[in-house]
Amino acid sequence: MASYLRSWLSAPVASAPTASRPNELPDPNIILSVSPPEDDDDDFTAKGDPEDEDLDMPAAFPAPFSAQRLQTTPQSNFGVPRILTDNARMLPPPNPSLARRGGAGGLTVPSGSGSLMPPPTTLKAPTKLSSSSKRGKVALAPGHSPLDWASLKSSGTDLRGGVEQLMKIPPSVLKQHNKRDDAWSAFNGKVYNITPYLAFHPGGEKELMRVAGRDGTKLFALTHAWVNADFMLDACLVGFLVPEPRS
Ligand code: HEM
Repeated sequence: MASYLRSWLSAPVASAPTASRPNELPDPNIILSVSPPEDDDDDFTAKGDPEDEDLDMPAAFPAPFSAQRLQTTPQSNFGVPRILTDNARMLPPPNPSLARRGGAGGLTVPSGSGSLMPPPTTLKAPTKLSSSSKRGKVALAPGHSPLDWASLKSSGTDLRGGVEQLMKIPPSVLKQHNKRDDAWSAFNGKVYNITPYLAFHPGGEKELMRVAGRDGTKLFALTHAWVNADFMLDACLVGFLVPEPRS
């Protein structure tokens, strides 16, 4: 491209009619050169042998003797990356396995974007390992996992607290079953004996006891609507919640 432009610029061109001699035909023997004069001091023009220079070469940035280049000596760069001169060779990249977080001598994790380093969040070690989640899951006692509850349900053990026939249970009757060893609760119109499930509840006994002796439908839905209480407590069903009979 550069050589093509050069040859085009320096090629003989027929002179055009000038303003002083508008009607005169151009003399085919006159060469009109549009190339800049050789002794031109303009910095845009490459000096020396035109064949050795590339006119398309971009200007050096920063300039060869600029303040930036002079300030960035290898000894005192204060963490600012050294700007390489045209002749300086770029050092090979550091070994990634030697990278250390923020430590002296190691690679520091850049705060800005544009780096190939993983973001600091993925490098940060967890500070605290809590035994229970933020949502309130508790550590269940051994032998009280969901799987243990499933096998207890299918074992044929009485989980209804002696109730042999399903009953119609008004709120006043439900209210009486509010002790830990005799706890009933209603969910979606069904009344369950929740006492055997207390120790298996992932949210803890205390949470479950909040609904003992009353309708827990709302609290249940607010806490974990995705849990299938009907399936989990089918073996604990004791009856159906009915309105209080009129006296
Ligand atoms: C008897 C009915 C209930 C059953 C069958 C039941 C069952 C469950 C199950 C299976 C989980 C684990 C959920 C999960 O891993 O995603 C759980 C967690 C939990 N439950 Fe219940 N639950 C009942 C009632 C309640 C009630 C009434 C409350 C609130 C007072 C409650 C509060 C919690 C809490 C705070 C958690 C821990 C957070 C969570 O993992 O969602 N549960 N429950």
